[in-house]
Amino acid sequence: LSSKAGPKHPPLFPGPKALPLVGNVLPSSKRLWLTMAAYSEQFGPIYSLRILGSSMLVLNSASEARDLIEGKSSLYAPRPPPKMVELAGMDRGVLFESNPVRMRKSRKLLHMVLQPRELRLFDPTLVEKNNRFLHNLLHSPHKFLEHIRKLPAGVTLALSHGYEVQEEDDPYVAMADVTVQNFAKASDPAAFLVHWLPILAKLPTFLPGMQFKRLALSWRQQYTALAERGHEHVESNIASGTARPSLTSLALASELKDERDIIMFTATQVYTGEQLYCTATLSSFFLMMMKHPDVQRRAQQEIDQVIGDERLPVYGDRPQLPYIESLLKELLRCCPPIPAVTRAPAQDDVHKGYYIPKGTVVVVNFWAMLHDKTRYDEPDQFRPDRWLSRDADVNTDPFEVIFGFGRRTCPGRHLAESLLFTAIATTLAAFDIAVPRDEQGNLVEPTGEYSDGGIIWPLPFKCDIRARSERAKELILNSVVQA
Ligand code: HEM
Repeated sequence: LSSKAGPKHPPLFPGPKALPLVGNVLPSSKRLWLTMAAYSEQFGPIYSLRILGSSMLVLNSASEARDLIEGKSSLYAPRPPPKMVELAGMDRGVLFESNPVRMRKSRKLLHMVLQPRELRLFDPTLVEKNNRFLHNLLHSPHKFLEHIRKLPAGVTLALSHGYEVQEEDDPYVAMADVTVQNFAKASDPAAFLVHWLPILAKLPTFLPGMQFKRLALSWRQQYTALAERGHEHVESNIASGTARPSLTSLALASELKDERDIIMFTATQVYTGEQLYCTATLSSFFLMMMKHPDVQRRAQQEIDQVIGDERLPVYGDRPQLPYIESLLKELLRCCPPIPAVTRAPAQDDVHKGYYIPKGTVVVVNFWAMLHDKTRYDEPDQFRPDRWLSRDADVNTDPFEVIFGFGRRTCPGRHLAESLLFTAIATTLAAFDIAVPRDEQGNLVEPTGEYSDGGIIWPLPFKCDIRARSERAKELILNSVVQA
């Protein structure tokens, strides 16, 4: 690759022209995944960017991501933490683990509860939390966003710590939610300059503009306290013989029992990182059902025909409910809760004749992949029936894209699919979701706006949610009594 006369290495992938020092000036620092998607029109599905000091490689196509990240999975396993996440110590845990030995141990812990067979242990919890969710919707439909949040919270805390969430004002959930919000802010690339200019972190705290360092310190303390409290809860339950099976209790009984930090922070990230993805997806579901009553009716017809009104749907009905399946696929395609993730090669690499230096931030742009005009007809339209009439391949099927590529794909995929499918099918079986009216009887259309950052969800909106029939109410009330 090198010769005395020529360059030391092949060129970087082409990309937009960069200015000296600042690099590429993007039109906006908001919703970077959209800007990055738009550049593909000119530079193709894989191109380079330089922003301030950071070299980036953008992957806007699932097949390109598969070639690079699955093809060289150990080289592209590292996930660089956003600088603010690192300063706040929230890179402790599996999500940003860079040491291959510790990463393998963390993933082993996750597999103890998240592999399809192991997950069956938590089926009753999932059903019980889902029934409670339906009951809450029936009882206080105007608080639907709160109920949506509680569903994945209850399931993931049972799974990570065997913790039974209290219905109202749970102190541990309150503490965890603070960290969830901190994490969402810390991972928003537009929120902190230090993300792009890491050198700022080295300046003394007393200088103007250094508030982010004090913020990072308090976030670090909150994250550590949360992880320790969860871990101690399980240790004390084990000591008193009352521990329920969970990632933490199983880990403490395994050969990894002495890896306190790995167990503690991996279990915490099951909640903090992942609670948001399911919450965001369920919020989008309610929004989409309001905006697309035709889709809602068709999904309800399918449930009525296949399940009837003797019972509510269960996860095992999934193969018999192809329209609900298509609806979930389209939801993840149209409203991906996580627009992009990053990776960084552990060593210099040459790919398709181009040079990718060690540490380049590789942006895996899911949003671009799932809105690619060359792969989806009218990609901005929410149309579940597109999945009834076509066979999805691995590069277009949202389930095969949105959970990532290579060695670090989402270990929570099976849980996410069963939680989301069950919640969506049962909600549609029991409720009508409509645009609400104000006191004068005018329709209050939702703005449909989304948040910005590393995880995206619809900004708060109102919704009119009513039980479809007396029979639906009865089924919900019975399901909670039986539990
Ligand atoms: C709609 C729901 C979800 C989506 C869209 C989602 C998506 C993702 C994505 C894209 C990644 C990064 C993959 C990559 O770098 O290639 C990831 C990682 C991860 N997910 Fe999920 N996820 C969801 C739900 C869950 C759930 C329910 C859990 C656990 C209970 C979970 C646990 C994790 C963990 C621990 C990682 C880090 C893995 C690692 O870095 O090795 N996820 N997820």
